[in-house]
Amino acid sequence: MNRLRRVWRLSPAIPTCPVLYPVTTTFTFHRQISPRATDRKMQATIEKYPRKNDVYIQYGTAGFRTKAELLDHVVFRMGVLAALRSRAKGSMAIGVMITASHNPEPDNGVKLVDPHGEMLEVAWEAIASRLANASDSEFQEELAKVAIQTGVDVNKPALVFIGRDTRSSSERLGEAAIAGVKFYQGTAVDHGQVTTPMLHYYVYAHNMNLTPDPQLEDSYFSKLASSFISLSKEITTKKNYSPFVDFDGANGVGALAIEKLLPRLGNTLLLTVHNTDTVTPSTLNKECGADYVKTHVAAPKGFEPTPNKRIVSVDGDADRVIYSYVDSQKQFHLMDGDHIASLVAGYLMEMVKDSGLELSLGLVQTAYANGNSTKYITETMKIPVAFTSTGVKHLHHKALEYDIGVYFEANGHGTVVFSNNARNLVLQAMNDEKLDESKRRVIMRLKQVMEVINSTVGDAISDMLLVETVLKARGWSMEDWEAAYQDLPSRLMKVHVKDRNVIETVDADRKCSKPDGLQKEIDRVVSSYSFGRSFVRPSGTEDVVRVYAEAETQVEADKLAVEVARVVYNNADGVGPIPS
Ligand SMILES: CC(=O)N[C@H]1[C@@H](OP(=O)(O)O)O[C@H](CO)[C@@H](O)[C@@H]1O
Ligand SMILES: [Mg+2]
Repeated sequence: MNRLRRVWRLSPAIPTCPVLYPVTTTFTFHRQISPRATDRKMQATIEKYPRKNDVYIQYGTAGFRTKAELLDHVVFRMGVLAALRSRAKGSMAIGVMITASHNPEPDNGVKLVDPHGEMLEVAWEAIASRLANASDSEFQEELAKVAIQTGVDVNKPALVFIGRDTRSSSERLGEAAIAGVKFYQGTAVDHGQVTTPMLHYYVYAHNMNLTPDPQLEDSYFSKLASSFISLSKEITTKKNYSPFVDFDGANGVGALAIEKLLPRLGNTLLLTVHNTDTVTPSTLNKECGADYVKTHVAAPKGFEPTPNKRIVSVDGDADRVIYSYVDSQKQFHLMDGDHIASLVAGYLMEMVKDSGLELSLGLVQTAYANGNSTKYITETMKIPVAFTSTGVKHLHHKALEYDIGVYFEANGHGTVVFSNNARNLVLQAMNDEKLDESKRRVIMRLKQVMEVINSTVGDAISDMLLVETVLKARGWSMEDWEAAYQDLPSRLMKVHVKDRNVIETVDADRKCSKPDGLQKEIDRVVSSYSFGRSFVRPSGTEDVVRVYAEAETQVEADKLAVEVARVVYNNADGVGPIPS
């Protein structure tokens, strides 16, 4: 018993929390012979969120995502992990966001936000998966192992910010996350219904001491609105630009956020807000929102588009944005993430040149970027493009290699990051009295642009303000913007297979390394198409294999996609109907 007492004393701040203890023989012995009341109580809490089935769940492209009813234990455990991570990061705030983004309403998900508002460090994704998949009886032991492995100081306080989207299951799951934080003796702050990028910003702003916690929401909207208004004031030549925009809120949390921003924008941007039903579950992302518009290449439902008027669609957690319009002939036009990336990068490049600052600028894309966008950006705009695997965490990481790194996925998820060097040079130049007036004005503008951008993560609302700034500065209508380059026809398909993980990719998802022979087959099919390009990869958010194809005409792109989908179906144990 003496030895036991010594073990308990190791953690005076958390005396009733045996899971933090090293798993020693003493501890095991103690548990077997005389389970303490507290130990039993903790086990009972874990069992309030029982692991529902034996299906392995993985921290994927955007955290855990599946049917909401399978997630209670996962979210509870992520609350625990977030508290542990906070301790591992010197008690800085960690975020837990409950959302399944653009997925259908019955789905939900959870992702963690790191102290500077960035995505969870990749090495911790495996830890998250380990904890999520431990059986109820093994969970405490697994957690103790993680605590030892990551060397957390159990005496430190832990702080976790919780945010959620408008899904009907999100409130319940938010409570599970709070219970998890409390289980690990942390402090949980419930931020209620917020967009994913708002939560990222809150975590960052708290940890950087930018603003007192009660003013986080106000600070987020004020920063966006005031920098946008300052930028707008400077722009005098508006030519074809019109401030009238239709906003499609996807019937999700983005609709709530835009209502808070609108009064602060005054007459600078005249938004009409549509698809704002956040209480009828079936409406979320239904025939509206950024994902619907991009994948169906169609205008959102829910309102009658006005000819040639810009439509801005956000997704279910407002971290993606897609522009579109319907012309006077009722023809639909899509301006996706690739168009946004080229618009933004071109504007920033011009400012860098005009400012005379020595700053490197690059753009990051994934294999889903339209081939003609890459061609335009590298050949016409002369901006370097780097490729990474799918998922913004990869793009974000790569973008940090530049002083100004612009990254966007074709689906509209992206932002711009600035290096410390870039921020310092801008600040220095602003204070340089010898600098000529025209350069000073450009640099002041660059500083405001940095303010309007939410660099922590893709943010639909901040990205919209950035696009509006550039369109206004250029004096462009949608047609002017569209004239930059024309997309190659493309097609995205899903193939259902027995186990999507039999497919492995290399070269930023552009080639398959497994199963053997699959890539050779794809190459053979692609070689007979003019301007043909196709690749396949397992989705990180759905149980499907995605097939992407591009070709000279839409008919050819569709045909190529179906052919490649069949190759996947045959080589990777396809299930259900043969792709057609
Ligand atoms: C083709 C496509 O759009 N894939 C999306 C989708 O990932 P998948 O791993 O393809 O399911 O969701 C991710 C999270 O939102 C996003 O980062 C990614 O771009
Ligand atoms: Mg999203």
